[in-house]
Amino acid sequence: MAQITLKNIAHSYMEDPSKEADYALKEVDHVWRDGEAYALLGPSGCGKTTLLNIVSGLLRPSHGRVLFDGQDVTDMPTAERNIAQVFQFPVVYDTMTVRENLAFPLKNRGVEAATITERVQRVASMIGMERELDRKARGLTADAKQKISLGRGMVRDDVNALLFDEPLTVIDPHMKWELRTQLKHLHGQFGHTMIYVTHDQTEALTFADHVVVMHDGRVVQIGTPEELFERPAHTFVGYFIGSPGMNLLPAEVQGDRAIIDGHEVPLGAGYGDMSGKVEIGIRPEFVRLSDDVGLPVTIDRVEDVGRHRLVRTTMQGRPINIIASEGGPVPSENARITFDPSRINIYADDWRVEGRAV
Ligand SMILES: Nc1ncnc2c1ncn2[C@@H]1O[C@H](COP(=O)(O)OP(=O)(O)OP(=O)(O)O)[C@@H](O)[C@H]1O
Repeated sequence: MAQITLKNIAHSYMEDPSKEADYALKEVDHVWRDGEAYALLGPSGCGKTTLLNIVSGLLRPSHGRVLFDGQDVTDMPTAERNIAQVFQFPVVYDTMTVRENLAFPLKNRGVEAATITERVQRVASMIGMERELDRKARGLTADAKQKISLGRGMVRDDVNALLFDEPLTVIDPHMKWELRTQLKHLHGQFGHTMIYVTHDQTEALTFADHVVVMHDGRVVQIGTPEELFERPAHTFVGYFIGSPGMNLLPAEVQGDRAIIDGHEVPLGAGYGDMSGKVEIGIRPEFVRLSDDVGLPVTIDRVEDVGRHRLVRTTMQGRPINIIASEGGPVPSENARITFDPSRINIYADDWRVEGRAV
């Protein structure tokens, strides 16, 4: 396994890029630690595949260098980078059996027969295809073929990194959960450096130790699922992670107080002078309903979502979502809301501002 260093990497698909907007991937400078599992998360078109292809060598970046364990591989072709890749759609040899498909990467490298048998068996059990090992791949469903692709990607234990590009797209929902759990388990067992591209936050948050959130060609935050939830570095992260995402309200911040539509809101930290667009961010989980204190809101809808209720409100036309416990009261009129001060984040021009303890 390898540590992967991205040194001032940026990429434009244009021949002669002149401004930042011309770059599909804006500059990223980061070290991905050996043996950790990363997810690249973001909406369609944000640059995930571009970044993954730079790591795999399918794409040469316009700027910067890629290092594997300190060795510069920027100009090295994919085949020489010693990586395993699993793509969105299955890549299997139809005329081979499932067993032969799984054994292929090992045979290719001259691994001895007993090890091949043992590894193939283990991977087959992981993807739930032990009983189909001697079937030809031809005629299997797309779902089964993709499981073979995943298995083939994971059969070697000597790769520098394992790269997955939306590998569960064609897998049925139940199996998706199963495979994701297995992948995480496998990571715990073998400690591969894994990079997993997805636009699905559940997939990213359940699979990865560190989630790399991308927005508009830029890496906006790299953090643990907990950090992304507690302290989103950018309003996009707040909005994109969570269900529903973080509430954002324009505010004026004065020290350890925020003023929202003339109402004072206590903050859990103190802030200096701020310029630009200032907003407070508060997750629906940390908003409380009240009938006597706090900001006045109009309740538009109450939805039952399993163990909680999602209360959709508006304040001066701006939506504020609240996750309320099942049994808690929801005022029928004159509803007000308060925020847990320690859970409030402050943003200036979309970037989080660190407060000082008060
Ligand atoms: N070969 C290419 N030539 C020109 N532009 C491209 C090329 N590949 C990607 N792009 C553009 O670069 C941007 C980033 O694309 P990329 O495929 O990396 O995003 P993504 O986050 O992986 O999206 P998706 O999930 O849809 O694959 C997009 O605006 C896309 O249109």
